[in-house]
Amino acid sequence: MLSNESYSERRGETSGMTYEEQLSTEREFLDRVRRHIERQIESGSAGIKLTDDFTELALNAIRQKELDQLFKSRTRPFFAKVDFQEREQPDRERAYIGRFGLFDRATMEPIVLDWRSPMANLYYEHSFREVPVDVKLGKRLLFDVSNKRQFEMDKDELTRFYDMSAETGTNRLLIERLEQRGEQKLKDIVETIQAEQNAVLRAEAGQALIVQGAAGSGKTTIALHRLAFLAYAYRDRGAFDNFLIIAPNRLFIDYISDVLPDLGIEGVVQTTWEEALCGFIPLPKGYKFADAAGKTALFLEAERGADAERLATVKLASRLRGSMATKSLLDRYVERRIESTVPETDLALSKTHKMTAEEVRRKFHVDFRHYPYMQRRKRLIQALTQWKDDCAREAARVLESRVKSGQYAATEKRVAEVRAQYDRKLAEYVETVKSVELVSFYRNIVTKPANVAKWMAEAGLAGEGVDAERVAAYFAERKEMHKQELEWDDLAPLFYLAYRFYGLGKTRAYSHIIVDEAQDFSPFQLHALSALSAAGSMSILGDLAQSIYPYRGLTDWNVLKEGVFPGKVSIERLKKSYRSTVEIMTVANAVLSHWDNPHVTPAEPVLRHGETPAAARTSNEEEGLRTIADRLAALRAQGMHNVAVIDKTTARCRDVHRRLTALGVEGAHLIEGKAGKYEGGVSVVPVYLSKGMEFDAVLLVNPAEAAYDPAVPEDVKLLYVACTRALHRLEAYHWDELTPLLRGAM
Ligand SMILES: Nc1ncnc2c1ncn2[C@@H]1O[C@H](COP(=O)(O)OP(=O)(O)OP(=O)(O)O)[C@@H](O)[C@H]1O
Repeated sequence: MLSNESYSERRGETSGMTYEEQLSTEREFLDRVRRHIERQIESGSAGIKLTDDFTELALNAIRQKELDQLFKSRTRPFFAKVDFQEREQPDRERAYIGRFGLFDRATMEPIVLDWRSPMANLYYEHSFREVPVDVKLGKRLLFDVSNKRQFEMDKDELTRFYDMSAETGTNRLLIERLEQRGEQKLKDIVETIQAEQNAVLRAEAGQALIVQGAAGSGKTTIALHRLAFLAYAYRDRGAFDNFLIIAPNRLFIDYISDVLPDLGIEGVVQTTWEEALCGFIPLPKGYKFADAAGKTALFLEAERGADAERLATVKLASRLRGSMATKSLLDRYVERRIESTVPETDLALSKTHKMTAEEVRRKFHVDFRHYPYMQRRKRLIQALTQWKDDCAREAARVLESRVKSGQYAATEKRVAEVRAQYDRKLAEYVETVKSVELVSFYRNIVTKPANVAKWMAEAGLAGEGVDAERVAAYFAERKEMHKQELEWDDLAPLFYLAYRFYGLGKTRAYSHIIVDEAQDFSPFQLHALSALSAAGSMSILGDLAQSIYPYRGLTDWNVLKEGVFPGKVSIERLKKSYRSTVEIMTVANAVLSHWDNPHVTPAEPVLRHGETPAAARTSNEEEGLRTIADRLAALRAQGMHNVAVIDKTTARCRDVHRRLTALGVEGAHLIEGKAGKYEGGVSVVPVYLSKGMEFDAVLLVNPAEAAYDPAVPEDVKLLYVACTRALHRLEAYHWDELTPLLRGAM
């Protein structure tokens, strides 16, 4: 064990020492911490017992978790150190910060602080003076920080450290990390979390936290770190342990899959919106939800001007279902159905055995009101059956007493007759206690033009040039065509109905839900999802500038402020962008400036420079693709391992992929809607599927005006998405005239 004395020694002053002397002192400390870890591992392993005992098994699990953390800490037990002083206190102190906390068990003194602990804020906060720390609930202290030290390691060896003070203020390690970045998948950033990100990830749970973050501002990364933080901060609060991440697709889930295990978080459900909600909806046989990709392709891949009237209807029908007016509409029908469930007639089994409509109503509306509708109905029928059985028994007793007094002869037959009568009467009655079949209930609502007209008015969509009849006919049409296919946009209304009628069944509400790329969801979709969270505890992260679907999504977060989530709502912003070089972000911001939205501000790139993005014109497509093939080889030779060749549509990408392969480009991956694995290397990808991901270099294929029209907001945003995927290089190869969005910008 690390002795008290040896730990205290570390607290001696190092000022006045040379850099080399300080480095060697730090190395000594590292060795000591490692020895401490080895001893902990030894005693921890010995503590794991072979047993059948339930308590021991639970303890084993805890010990195993501790051991896992110790193993993970072994090579790099800490990554930073802060020197600080509490205000008004004489002593200067220092603390090492690592991925997991380490204690001297004898003295209970911390050796290394967990990065999620309150005191680690001293390292993450921007300021060096009067840094407030909520050391424990309700107790806030102020600290001055004199130095923050970051350690660099090469394998097992501590090679360097960088110091930051109020005077120097630089963040060299961050820039270095961003320059090196080029791994296949997303990585954790605990060592270089920035102050604005720190504030977001440490925000309290139990609220809907909305984060508007520029492209590359770390939204996805921070969301995953936030889960690690919440798991730590609320570890003493029972049952705060099940988390859900909603990601746009399987490819994305694969892309982020390394981060949570690295942060020591396990068992998080990571899924898509469809998968999270579908299971709750009892669909009639043969029904299914159509793949959302179909509609996306319809809008993003259709020829310009193709059946404009139809597209306008499809778009309006989607936006309508995403509006909060859907909730009011469905609520009205649900309430009406609940209200009319119990028949107005009395339940009469015989002349003597009768339950009045009022009594049945009381059972349904008062006694069982805490249950979801379908369970309530079931409880009611069970209670009525019980009552019927009691009545039948009583009738039998009366009959038997009459036999004894000589009034009847054949009792058994008579009793059986009465029983059958009571059964029949109850069955007839139960037939009239309404039930619901969700899909037809829903269809019935949305296919009535009068309903749709009211719904559109409430959603503020009445003046958009599409009339209610046409929208109602669009909803009805799928049934007439017997396709039995429901759209992605029907999912939220159907889930909401299922939730209101059936509840969540055995599913426990999630302690916290993360929604990434949330700009693509509508208010009602987010509202429906909040039913899965305990007390509306959610983190909703997105970028309005990347809202690329014309038929869905958000253009202003403020619409989520009221009436959408059950509890408190707060909106935070991440303005700095860490992914791309200054030069790339300058081009991306120039593209975005063509979209007029007061809620979107240009991203501020972190000061990292690189090559100026360039566009090159070739005389034809053949030559253009040959140039791209040559560039891919050259980029690979320069160490750019993950490169995206981005075109607008899947169809174009298929063609480009085939032709690049024919030109000798080996192992290029074609990414299509159903892709579930991100493999790195060269990816030929339609722009809308590249969202959320990043590549060392991005090569744009023929970004001409026909594909990216400055007058179409979605085109502007798509091109913005494409540009902001690049870490180090952005290049365009075109044979048609370059889109005005890029002209002059590159
Ligand atoms: N504090 C940080 N330290 C080091 N790297 C960082 C930091 N913040 C972000 N990054 C890096 O910046 C890149 C972008 O992060 P991320 O993908 O999480 O951003 P995003 O906001 O979700 O982006 P987008 O909306 O464009 O998809 C990642 O490579 C991430 O590792």
